[in-house]
Amino acid sequence: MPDQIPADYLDGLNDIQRAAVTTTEGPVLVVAGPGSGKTRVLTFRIAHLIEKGAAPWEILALTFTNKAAREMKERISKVVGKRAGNIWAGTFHSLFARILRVEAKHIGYPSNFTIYDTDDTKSLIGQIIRELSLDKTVYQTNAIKNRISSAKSSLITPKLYERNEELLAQDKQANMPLVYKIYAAYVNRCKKAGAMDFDDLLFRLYELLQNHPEVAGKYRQKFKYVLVDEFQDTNTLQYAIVKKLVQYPDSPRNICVVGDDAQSIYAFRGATIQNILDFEQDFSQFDIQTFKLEQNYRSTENIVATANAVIGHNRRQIQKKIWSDKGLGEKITVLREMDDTGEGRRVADTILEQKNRHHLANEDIAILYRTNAQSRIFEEYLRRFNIAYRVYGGMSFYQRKEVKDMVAYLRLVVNPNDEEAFRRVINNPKRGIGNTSVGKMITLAGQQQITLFEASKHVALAKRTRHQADGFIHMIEQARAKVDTTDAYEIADTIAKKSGLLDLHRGDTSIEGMGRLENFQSLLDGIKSFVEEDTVIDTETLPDKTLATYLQNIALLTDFDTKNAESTDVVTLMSVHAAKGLEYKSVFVVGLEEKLFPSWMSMDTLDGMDEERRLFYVAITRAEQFLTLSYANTRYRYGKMVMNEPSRFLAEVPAEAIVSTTHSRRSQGHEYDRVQEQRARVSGVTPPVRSRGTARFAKPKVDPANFTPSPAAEIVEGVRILHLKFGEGRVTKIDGGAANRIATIHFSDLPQPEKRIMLKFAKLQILP
Ligand SMILES: Nc1ncnc2c1ncn2[C@@H]1O[C@H](COP(=O)(O)OP(=O)(O)OP(=O)(O)O)[C@@H](O)[C@H]1O
Ligand SMILES: [Mg+2]
Repeated sequence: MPDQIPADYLDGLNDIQRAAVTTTEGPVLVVAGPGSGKTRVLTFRIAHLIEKGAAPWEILALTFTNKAAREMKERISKVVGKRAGNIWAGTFHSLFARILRVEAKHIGYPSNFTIYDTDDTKSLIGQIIRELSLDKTVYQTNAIKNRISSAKSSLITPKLYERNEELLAQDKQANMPLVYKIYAAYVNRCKKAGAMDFDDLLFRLYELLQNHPEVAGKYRQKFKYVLVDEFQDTNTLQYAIVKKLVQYPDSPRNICVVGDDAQSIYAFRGATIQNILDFEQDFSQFDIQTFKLEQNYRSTENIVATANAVIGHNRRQIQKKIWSDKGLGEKITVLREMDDTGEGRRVADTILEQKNRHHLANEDIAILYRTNAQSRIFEEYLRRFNIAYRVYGGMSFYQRKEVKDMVAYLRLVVNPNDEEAFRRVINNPKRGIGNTSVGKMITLAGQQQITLFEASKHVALAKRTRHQADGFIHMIEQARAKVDTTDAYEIADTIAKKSGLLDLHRGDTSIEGMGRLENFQSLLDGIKSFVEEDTVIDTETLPDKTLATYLQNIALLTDFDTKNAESTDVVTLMSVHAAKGLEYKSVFVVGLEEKLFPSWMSMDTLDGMDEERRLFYVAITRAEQFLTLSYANTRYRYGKMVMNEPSRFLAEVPAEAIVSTTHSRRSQGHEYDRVQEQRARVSGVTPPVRSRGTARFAKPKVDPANFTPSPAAEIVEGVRILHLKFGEGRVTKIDGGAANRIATIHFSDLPQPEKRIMLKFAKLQILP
């Protein structure tokens, strides 16, 4: 009998959890650390409410993701059966959209209103800017979009905006005095089109509840129980709506919110920890009951101790104790690698090792990074090692639009007959070669049995379009002329600039736009690594650094996607933001370097640093048994090798909780260190002073920025050289043809001292 409720379900709770679950009437606040069972309390509470006779549709449960809501319902259904399906559980946006569809007529919208995504919004704003004949270099779409968005989040209507001296002054200051006009037109047009953007879903609901007491009353009576998970990440407007929904006298005020101020990670979207403090205040006269959960059921003591130590570095927080009785468990492993490629390889290596040694399934493992663009290198190595994975909450790297666009250009350079690639890029970025012109090309190509690319050269076009097409053709052909003689990076770099793609991405300063720029750059950096890496020759065949080979490599990698699409036993890759609330037996937090994690964008303010630390705290508290932290000493950023300091967060991990910083066997970090120290003594090059905080985590002794490679032609038999990775060596032999000179170099400090290195690609500095 699936609908039967097991009598003993409350046994799965400790005393405080049980009290929080069974205190069903009146406001309840649970503030507690990670893994303490906050989400479990909400889930059991809903089951308990239904058990006590509440109807599922009387329960409104607001979660941060739809996935979280689905999982909650699944668990509840184990207790109460299929009635769980009727609970109102979901995200703020999805549930509010549902209410708005029913009540649309009250606010002059059709019930089948469309929801505009970011691109729709931007395109409409662009349109309005044109119609108002404003200078689009001054009135930038993104800036306007942000202004409109924050106005809505602060409940400022176009009418209020027009009268708001402060906002008007700000706009004047920014040389955009007419923002209020654009805002008014935008709201008008959305309404005419029967469309709401994401902000409207909150804004309009608030308006509805505010201006239509009878509607508000209806929902207050309907939702007898309101629950909010991850309350620390709600913004002011979301909280305002929640308050409206539980307003007396219509509502019985049975509201339960759970959260952890130390895990608040959405300040950049307007979330404020203040909401937790306000909640306590706002409901104080209604007999609010506060529960503190202290036992962590998720993680081992080592992990909990680490988390406590890390968050202790933040300035203010609600005091919480948190402990675990799961035993000390494994110590935390820190992986240090020479470069990002090494990091990718090492993490994949360690995953294999953990799977073998601890019998972990893929689905027990997650790799967490600060920015989505970091997924590339891990995806590559997981594929090579044949470990199934999925990028959670996003597309896998090579499926992302900005990556595909650039790859299409490169495909076209290598193969001008590639029609898919041609069609994808001919007017992307927009260069005034619209559908009509492309249509003409397709017709001509069909008539004359030639490729689209050929057709584009001969087709009759208006003068301006012809000029644009010629520029495009010239760019591709110029690059094509070099494919066999130039390395892949040089061509890609040129195309990135000449095509206008780089400028396009740079010009978009929205949060999504910055993510796209990072992906775009990561692709270029990957090509750079492809060209620069493995100049050491292990076999007789020469490494091929051409664009054609590069494209072939990634095409083979992409093929892996379809193979793994069905499996659920996959390693999860995701950003730390997306990992909120989740848990895995083994967690890898990667890219722990200054400017990356903490992000360079947050480093200049104390608030920003605190938020980065909370993010790190969220990341490490996802781990149940194994926690691995990794960083690379160098990585390509914008096509240049940069040296990275280990993240300050590493130094905040208690030394006694760490296994020891380990180097990859392959990266030969030890040898490198010794060689560099020796060299510093000999030549007077001072190794950079280790900063106090991160002293336990070694950095390379030579800043790549100070390393000046000598021209390949000067590398001859007998010279002493310095190699960034292998250290000091002596050239013992030169062979190979004039175009492919290969040096045999003896690095006395390496276990296998003899290396054969291609001079065309290698970077070597001649020593005096
Ligand atoms: N009393 C309990 N007995 C057994 N397991 C429990 C108990 N309480 C919680 N757990 C388990 O501990 C883990 C963490 O619980 P939960 O996810 O609810 O914590 P949380 O406080 O919501 O964490 P976060 O802050 O990360 O969202 C889950 O696997 C949960 O099932
Ligand atoms: Mg939770």
